[in-house]
Amino acid sequence: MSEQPAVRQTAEHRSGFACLVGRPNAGKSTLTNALVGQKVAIMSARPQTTRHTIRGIVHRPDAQLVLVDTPGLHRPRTLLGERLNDLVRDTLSEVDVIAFCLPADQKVGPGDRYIAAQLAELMTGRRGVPVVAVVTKADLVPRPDLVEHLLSVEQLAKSVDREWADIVPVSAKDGYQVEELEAVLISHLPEGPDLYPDGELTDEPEAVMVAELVREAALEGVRDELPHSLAVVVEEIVEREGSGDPAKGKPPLLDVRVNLFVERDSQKAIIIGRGGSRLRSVGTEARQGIEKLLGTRVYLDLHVKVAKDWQRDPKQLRRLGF
Ligand SMILES: Nc1nc2c(ncn2[C@@H]2O[C@H](COP(=O)(O)OP(=O)(O)OP(=O)(O)O)[C@@H](O)[C@H]2O)c(=O)[nH]1
Repeated sequence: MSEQPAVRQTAEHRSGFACLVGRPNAGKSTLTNALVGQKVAIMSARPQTTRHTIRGIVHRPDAQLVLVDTPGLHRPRTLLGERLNDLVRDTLSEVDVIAFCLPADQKVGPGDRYIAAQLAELMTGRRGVPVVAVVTKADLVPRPDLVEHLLSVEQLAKSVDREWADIVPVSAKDGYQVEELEAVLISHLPEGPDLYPDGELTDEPEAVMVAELVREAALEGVRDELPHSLAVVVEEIVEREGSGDPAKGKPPLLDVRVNLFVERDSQKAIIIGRGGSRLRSVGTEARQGIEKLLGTRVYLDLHVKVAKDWQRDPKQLRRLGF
């Protein structure tokens, strides 16, 4: 008698890109981290701190989901705002599925309608991109309110003559439905092999992540106008000669030089603080994050510079990497 053949995995392997959009503070970064399971995007209670497109990768035996976290799609007010929106739109037209994040604790508002109208264009056409409505922060509202909210989110699609591919309520905070969302997003990916090697969580250059860590530390507890006026540029990351000793398991020391650009002298004073005290604590906090990220000892050298009106000056924007 011949042996029963082993049950073969017939499910196809899927891979592709998903992009999280939503108004500032909708919970995109937190959700990215919950899906990926490691801190990659930089979290902040402040709006519009995610300047760069940061990807996290969800690895599963049957799929690879590459998450693109974007800055909030918002009405442009400055040249920088316009650039960000262009960047967002370019990214969006290339992904396989879009997750539109709408916080459960806030009514569907003009900001959401603006984004819905933008997405409506992407949802049709040659390669219409499916949009999954994700109701974030579900832990913040009682169940009946959540149901009500889901209905208004459904209505939002109708108002732009479209339908969401799915509607999924989640809480990144307590993990509610995060796996379900993962499965839904994966169901919209095409069949294909892994796009990145296993174990790789982000393909962002280290410098960008270092800059984000410094930015996050520098913005902590400071006034509201500063987030838009602060650009962080990593000048160099170099290993200090003879600093490590692999034989003794002593990791090398990295010299990390970073410039913080603000628009006005008054902002420079805020960042630096009395007698440099604030900058020192920014440095300490950022260094700890960078050491964790790079897995070695770091000497962090921060410089604060004024670049007048950099947000409105195309030349400065280019120099600062936008
Ligand atoms: N209670 C609760 N709070 C959340 C949840 N997800 C995010 N938050 C909070 O909401 C705030 C905004 O979250 P972020 O992930 O930074 O939002 P974002 O959409 O990436 O924001 P921008 O980068 O400004 O566009 C933070 O204070 C988070 O702690 C959640 O599931 N539950």
